[in-house]
Amino acid sequence: MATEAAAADDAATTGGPPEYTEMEEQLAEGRMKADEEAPPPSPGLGGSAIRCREVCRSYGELKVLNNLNLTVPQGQIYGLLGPSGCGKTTLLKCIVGTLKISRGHISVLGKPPAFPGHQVPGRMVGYMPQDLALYNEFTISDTLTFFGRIHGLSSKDTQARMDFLVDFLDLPQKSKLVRNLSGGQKRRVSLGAALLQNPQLLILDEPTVGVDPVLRAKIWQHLVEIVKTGKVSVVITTHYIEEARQANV
Ligand SMILES: Nc1ncnc2c1ncn2[C@@H]1O[C@H](COP(=O)(O)OP(=O)(O)OP(=O)(O)O)[C@@H](O)[C@H]1O
Repeated sequence: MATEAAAADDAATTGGPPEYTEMEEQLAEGRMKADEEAPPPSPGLGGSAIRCREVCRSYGELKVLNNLNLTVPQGQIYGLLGPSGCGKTTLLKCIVGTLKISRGHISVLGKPPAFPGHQVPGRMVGYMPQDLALYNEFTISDTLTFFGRIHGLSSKDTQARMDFLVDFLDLPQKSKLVRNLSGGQKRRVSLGAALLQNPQLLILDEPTVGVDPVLRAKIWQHLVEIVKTGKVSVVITTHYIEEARQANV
């Protein structure tokens, strides 16, 4: 089954606190298709973080993205909402550049994803996939060190971020192997890896699954704080949308 999505962007920011921009998705005739564009990016916020135009993506005969148009203004949190199977993860993979689109155009932080020399995927984007990509043989410390090296962070910076994230995400001892972590702990390590290099764009596919309500509230608060700078944009899928709204996400 696939679904059709309708974008109902309501972000008309004027440079104040970040607003929640919502993509409401509606079931329709077997494909995902976004309708209206977001309003033009606010002056002073540096334009769009993501622009998708007439984007199509199929798996064989199954059309998942059908002429999707989407604009994520810089410095905001953009929520992708929709029923299971409507194409949210497919869209996020296309934005990050790990999945090719069949037709259309995507621009992420000014260039198409996977453009030579563009750090998308790479340092500019922190991606927390729904299916976690962690090495069971690594400890938490190895994992964050690994991602730090990939993104060219110094050992000192990696260590400082690691200490902050272990505390912030309430992770167990850094020396613990990933294979011995609970599902929720693994998801928090994956979120830590996405946040590690302070990327300009965060793409989070269900970041709070398996996270208790207190920590979820902390994560919402953290996302609100980092977008307040105007330099970081977040795209998120979540089933906790009401809770996120209450946290001013
Ligand atoms: N690699 C694949 N090959 C074939 N079909 C796929 C593949 N990946 C996803 N699909 C199909 O594409 C559709 C969209 O899947 P996708 O994972 O993007 O949905 P989603 O909205 O993220 O769902 P959920 O909320 O359950 O995570 C589904 O019908 C799914 O079965």
